[in-house]
Amino acid sequence: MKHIIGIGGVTNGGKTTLTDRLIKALPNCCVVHQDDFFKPPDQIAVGADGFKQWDVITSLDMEAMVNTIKGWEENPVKFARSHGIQLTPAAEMDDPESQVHILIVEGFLLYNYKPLLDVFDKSYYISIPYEECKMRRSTRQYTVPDPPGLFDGHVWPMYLKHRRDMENCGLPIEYLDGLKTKDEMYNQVHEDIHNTLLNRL
Ligand SMILES: Nc1ncnc2c1ncn2[C@@H]1O[C@H](COP(=O)(O)OP(=O)(O)OP(=O)(O)O)[C@@H](O)[C@H]1O
Ligand SMILES: NC(=O)c1ccc[n+]([C@@H]2O[C@H](CO)[C@@H](O)[C@H]2O)c1
Repeated sequence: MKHIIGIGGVTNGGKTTLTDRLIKALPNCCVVHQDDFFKPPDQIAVGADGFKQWDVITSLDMEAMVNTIKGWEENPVKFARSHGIQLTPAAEMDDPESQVHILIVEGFLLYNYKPLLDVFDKSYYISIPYEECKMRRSTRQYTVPDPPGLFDGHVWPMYLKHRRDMENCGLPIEYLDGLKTKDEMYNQVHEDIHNTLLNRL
């Protein structure tokens, strides 16, 4: 049985932190990070505001991301092996269909790309308020550092726009409060995955 779980959310909401803990706890669990599909800086458009437009879907190679997810769907055992993920002994032996295999897809623009919408068996979304987000982001170093004013001029307005679009996309999304502690968020999602996906077997 294969399950694909989306962990979406605002920048610095805690997606990677939550994902890292879930991977360790869930059986035969692989991960795809949307940030790994950013195009190189010279292919990122510069807007009328003068900022490189990182926080739009066209800054990402979404076709490559979809193909990576398809690769997992076609052969989760091979995918796990090639990504150094330890499988349970049963999963090493048996037909993948008789075993639980989980893929977590993590990213800031997961639910704003049509071809991905019907891929998720469960969709989570982490939010934090403006002040907290700005504060956490100011401590981060991306491969290309944020120029002054990027957060207020581009990152936050794009977040608000994409969030509105996402809320209208019809996907059943479970919203998570990113102000909860790391432990609280992990416990909530871990329990929910067990209740909604794994116990159903
Ligand atoms: N529940 C939490 N409470 C307080 N701080 C948190 C929590 N979760 C994560 N953080 C902190 O917030 C920062 C961002 O976390 P993380 O990298 O997990 O976010 P992200 O959503 O993956 O960010 P991005 O995708 O923008 O890189 C880190 O410094 C992390 O330690
Ligand atoms: N990972 C990168 O290449 C990169 C470069 C510039 C900006 N970002 C930021 O990453 C966030 C998503 O995690 C977005 O808000 C981008 O601004 C990433």
